[in-house]
Amino acid sequence: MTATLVLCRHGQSDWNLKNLFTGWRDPGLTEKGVAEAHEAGRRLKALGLKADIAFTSVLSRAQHTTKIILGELGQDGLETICDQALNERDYGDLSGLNKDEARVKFGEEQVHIWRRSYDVPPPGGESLKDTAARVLPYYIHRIQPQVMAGKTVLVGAHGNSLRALIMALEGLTGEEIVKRELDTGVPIVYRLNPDTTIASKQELKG
Ligand SMILES: O=C(O)[C@H](O)COP(=O)(O)O
Repeated sequence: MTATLVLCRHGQSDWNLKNLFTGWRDPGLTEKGVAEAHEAGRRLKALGLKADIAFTSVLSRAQHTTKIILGELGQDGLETICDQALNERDYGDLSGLNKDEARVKFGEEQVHIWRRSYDVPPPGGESLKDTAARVLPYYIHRIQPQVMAGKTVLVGAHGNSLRALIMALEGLTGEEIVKRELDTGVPIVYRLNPDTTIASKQELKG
């Protein structure tokens, strides 16, 4: 059995479309987001991939995406563990604000720092470093043991919770990971060596 870890950011959400800071708020997927999730599932199916277990956050956009992917794999009802540890970075007081309006109100540079610095949290929210501090222990204790047991593990989560995970997996610095943008509904398939290092990485983009 090959240790396989599939990471997928949820499909486009209603608030992605409206350009609102989302964080722990819970909008659903748009039609496009639903279509992206189906496409993600079809691409994984085309690889001949079957999941043994899935993990997702407690937010509906990630759960819905994961469910759609499993449906495309012919695996409706597969054991799926939902945990708050995989939630999007909490955007605090910015949650619900329009990203362009926030730039006008707080300045382009400040908003960029809140969105793409590693350790500066937005007011009342989490930095990427704070997000990593909850995502990584969950990965190490709950997800990685499943992968290293030779299973194929699907993780349906969020732009920033997945960034935190990718940073650790790929051994990136805080500076490197904040430059990495994750598209909605694009699965990344990692095959891992027995020592947990990456044997191969494949991004299933159109
Ligand atoms: O929570 C959000 O608003 C998005 O999912 C991610 O936002 P970002 O692109 O500002 O990191």
